This record gives sequence, C-alpha cells and structure tokens, in this order.
Amino acid sequence: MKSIRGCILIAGAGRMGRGIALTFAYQGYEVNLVDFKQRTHGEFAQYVIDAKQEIKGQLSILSRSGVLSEESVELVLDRIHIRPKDEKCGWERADIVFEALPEIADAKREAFEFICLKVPQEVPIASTSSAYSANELAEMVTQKERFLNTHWLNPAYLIPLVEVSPGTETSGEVLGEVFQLLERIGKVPVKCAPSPGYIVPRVQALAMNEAARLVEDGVASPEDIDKAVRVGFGLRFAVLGLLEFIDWGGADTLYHASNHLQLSLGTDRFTPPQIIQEKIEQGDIGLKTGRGFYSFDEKRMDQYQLETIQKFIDLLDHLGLIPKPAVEPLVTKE
Ligand SMILES: NC(=O)C1=CN([C@@H]2O[C@H](COP(=O)(O)OP(=O)(O)OC[C@H]3O[C@@H](n4cnc5c(N)ncnc54)[C@H](O)[C@@H]3O)[C@@H](O)[C@H]2O)C=CC1
Ligand SMILES: O=C(O)[C@@H](O)C(=O)[C@H](O)[C@@H](O)CO
Repeated sequence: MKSIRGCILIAGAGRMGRGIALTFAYQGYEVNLVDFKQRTHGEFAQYVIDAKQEIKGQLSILSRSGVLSEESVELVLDRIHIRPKDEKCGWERADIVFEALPEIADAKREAFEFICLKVPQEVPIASTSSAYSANELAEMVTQKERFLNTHWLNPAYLIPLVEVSPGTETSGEVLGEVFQLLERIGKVPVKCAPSPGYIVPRVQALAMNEAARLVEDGVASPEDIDKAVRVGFGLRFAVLGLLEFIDWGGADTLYHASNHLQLSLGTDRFTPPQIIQEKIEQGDIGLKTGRGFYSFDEKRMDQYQLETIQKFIDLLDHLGLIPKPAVEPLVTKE
C-alpha cells in the first residue's frame, strides 16, 4: 500500500463529501470530488456552481473569523476539483477513496462496484456511513482488507471526531495509515467495532428521538428543549464523557432513575443495561467507591476534580455564562 500523502478522491459530492473535501483541501491536499448522480450537462454545470459556492461560503466564514487569510479562500477552493463520475477523475492516482453516497444500500453498492473497477486494488476505501456496519459494507467491495468505515460528524470540516471502524478483514496497515492521515489533518480519530451506528449515531439517535418525543408528548417547546440541551446536557458532556458522568452521579442513581422512568412512562426504552446492574452488584458505582467505568486513584482524586471543574469554568467563561457574584448583600443589615 502506498502511503496516503497526496491525492484524495471523494465519491459523492453532497453534504459530507463537500465537508470532507474542504477539510483535506484546507490542509493542502488535492481533492477530486466526484458526483455519482446521473445529470445532464447543464444540471452538472449548475451543481458545480452551487457546490463551489457553498464551500466558498464556509471558507469565507473561516476567513472572517480570522482562522484563514482572505487570499487563502480561493487557494483552498482551487484544490477541490468537482467532476462527474464518468470523466477522468484521477482514479489511478488516488491515494484513498472516501465514499459519501446517501445511506441507501443500492446507491452504495453501485458506487463501490464502480470504485473497485477504477482504483488500483491496494488503494484504501473508506465509507462515511453513520448506520451501516463496516462488515455489511465490506461485502460490497473487492479486497476487503483495504476497506473500513470512517464516520465523520456533520459539519465535517469543523467537528474534530472521526469514528474509525475496521471490518473483520481490514488490514492493520490500512487502519494505521487512515488513523495517521486523519491525525495529520487535525482530526481526532477513535476506533470502534463494526457495529451499526458506531458510537455517536447510536447514542444520539436515542437522544434525538427522545427530544422529538418530548415535543410529541407536550412536555416542553422545541425552543426550551434545545435550550436545555445547549446550556445543560450538551455543555456538561463537552467536558465529561457519558460514562465518566455515570461515575460522577453513581451507577446506582442511574439504575434507580431508569427503573422509575421505565415504570412511570410505561416503556422499555429506559431499561438499564446488564452492565449497570453488574457494577452495582460489584460495588463499582463510581467516584463514591473509587471505581466505576474508570478507576479513581484516591491520591489523585482532588486534583482530578479540580481539573474537571477548571474545564467547566473555562468553557462557561468562553460562553459568557458565568454570573458575576453580587458585590452588595441582597438584604441590608439594619
Ligand atoms: N448528513 C449528515 O449529517 C451525515 C451523513 N453521514 C453519512 O454520509 C453519507 C453521505 O451523506 P450526505 O452527504 O448527507 O448525503 P447527501 O444526500 O447530502 O449527498 C449525497 C450525494 O449523492 C448524490 N446522490 C443522491 N442519490 C444518489 C444516487 N441514487 N446515486 C448516486 N448519487 C446520488 C446527491 O446528489 C449528493 O451529491 C451517508 O452514508 C450518511 O449516512 C455521516 C455523518 C453525518
Ligand atoms: O453525527 C452526525 O453528524 C451523523 O452521524 C448524523 O447526523 C447521522 O446522519 C445520523 O446520526 C442521523 O440521525
């Protein structure tokens, strides 16, 4: 396998394809962004205008916020070449192919068939699927050892996380190369098993559906639900991981709360998993017992808590959400 240094090919020029193209172009890579949809000459010309305009708009925002110089906007944009799939797209020069077709099995299968005929057989192919497991998708490619899934988050050019999931047959070499490539362009990759929905889509599907259900049940307005997420749920989980927070609050607390929700809302959606019950039986309920999903060294406990609180303060300060303390007492003494 040649190392991934130069030419990036992206199959599918929609939301994710464009975001991934911008990310690589921003880091100096030449990108061929290939449209797989059948279009007339005129439709394709308009599609390119719209796509370039959208990407330029995003680059302009980066430039206006001082992240990118004004001159660099056109330079970065010029590194992205949008082409129809049948034109010469530099398949033979591609160092890696990212597939970003819609989450429709037939569209992906057709695209993989085409890609596998076009690119040399050692070139890594990464899908960007958020739902299909890497093993399901690997069935659609030849040389399964060069295939894996990279789940980017939308907007791809801004969110650092990429969930990298090798299939059962993916080679260690391909996995290593893709990890290094993502790190080189400033992304933060994490590895996960070939499981549908990977990490974030699986967690957020529950959260997003539950938020929609809150509206359906008349519990709160969309505005208040989203405010609660922005200044509470999301803000806290920007500092503490979900599992880390189970340890802070206690697995026992989660267990009892979940059982009550299950009973009072009359649904199995809140049934706590076996692992929570086991942690309680083993006494590993979190900070209180020194062990939960993480181990907490008693000697480092104060330091750990201080560092975490400092992270909260930095974030709250950045968001302008730290109230000023009252200088004057609320009640004046007689
Ligand atoms: N939209 C999102 O927020 C995220 C999407 N993903 C995943 O990324 C992949 C791409 O998704 P998006 O970029 O959102 O899709 P999209 O719908 O924005 O873009 C897909 C592109 O394929 C073209 N297309 C549509 N139907 C086609 C067909 N039958 N054959 C060939 N081309 C067709 C569209 O014109 C467009 O250029 C999917 O696997 C999706 O699950 C991953 C993370 C976030
Ligand atoms: O987190 C993301 O950006 C993506 O995984 C998505 O939004 C997916 O399309 C999915 O979670 C949709 O529900």
